[in-house]
Amino acid sequence: MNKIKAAIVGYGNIGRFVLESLQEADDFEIAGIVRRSLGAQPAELAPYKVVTDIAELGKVDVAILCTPTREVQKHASAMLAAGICTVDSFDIHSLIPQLRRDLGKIASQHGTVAVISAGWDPGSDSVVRTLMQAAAPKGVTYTNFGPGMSMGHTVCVKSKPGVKDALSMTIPLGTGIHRRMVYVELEPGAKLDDVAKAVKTDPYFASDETHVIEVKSVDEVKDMGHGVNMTRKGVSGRTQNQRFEFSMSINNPALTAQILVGAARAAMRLQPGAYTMIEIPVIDLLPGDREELVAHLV
Ligand SMILES: NC(=O)C1=CN([C@@H]2O[C@H](COP(=O)(O)OP(=O)(O)OC[C@H]3O[C@@H](n4cnc5c(N)ncnc54)[C@H](OP(=O)(O)O)[C@@H]3O)[C@@H](O)[C@H]2O)C=CC1
Ligand SMILES: N[C@@H](CCCC(=O)C(=O)O)C(=O)O
Repeated sequence: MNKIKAAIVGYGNIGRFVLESLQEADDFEIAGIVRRSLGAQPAELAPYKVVTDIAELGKVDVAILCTPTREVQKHASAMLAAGICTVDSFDIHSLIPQLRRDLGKIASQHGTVAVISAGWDPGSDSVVRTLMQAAAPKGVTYTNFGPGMSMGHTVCVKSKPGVKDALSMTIPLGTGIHRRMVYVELEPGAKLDDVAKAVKTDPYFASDETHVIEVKSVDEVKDMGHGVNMTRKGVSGRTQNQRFEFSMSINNPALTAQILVGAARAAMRLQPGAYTMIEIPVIDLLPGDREELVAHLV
């Protein structure tokens, strides 16, 4: 069986865990890692090609994008047009439909596949929300995150001028409402007020209660654990008070990476176009023989 040749694009938190997930997946081969700049590399990358342009890696079936969400469209557009399928964990929920349309056009033109927004939320949680809605079409679903570290919000804060390092904690207040506790380590001369204003007006934070607090060392307060509790109370047919609940407590980048690798596998089986996770048959996330999976899991 030919292995799937995967490239990792961006080697931060998610990139590191994608490397481990790929190393554990027998049906994948690591084509290499694409980084913004080359220099001293971490020891675990020694066996692999590290490049600044994916074209230097030769044939790549799928690029797993582990860059900040706001960099995803640029990389995905170029790679899809160059004949490489892409998988990303784009997590600005309100912009997902537009990203799907934009990448879908490019992917269809070039015979490639983009699986977008494929972490855990958006991602696997989206699949659970869909199942819950199928089970009780009328009703209300609440998604309550944390407490835990949001990578997307943290990356957003790190991109603000004057921020040396950051941690954005998501605190659940119930009924899908969250407080953001943002811890920042500032560059010399930076003013907390300016940073707080830039954070609070960013669309990632603008709708939530947000507190920005200066700390001496972000490393001393950082913990990449996270989790979710999702509930739906609704109506199946004409029968009311159907209640569903899904909870998990996780290492955020490890789970995101694992789902991205499953989505990369699924990308190999899809017709050209752009897909979110709720549009993919869940069996395609798994390696192995379809008949055996059906016998085991159904
Ligand atoms: N859907 C979901 O469930 C989830 C989605 N995410 C998404 O994953 C994204 C990445 O998170 P995380 O790995 O923690 O981020 P990191 O900041 O740790 O890593 C991002 C990496 O991307 C590369 N990069 C490319 N362009 C830039 C840029 N302009 N600024 C900074 N880095 C850049 C860098 O790698 P290099 O130096 O190698 O070039 C960097 O290390 C988040 O933005 C978040 O939205 C995360 C968790 C869950
Ligand atoms: N996209 C999130 C994962 C879901 C949790 C979340 O959205 C939050 O904590 O606000 C992340 O980047 O960590």
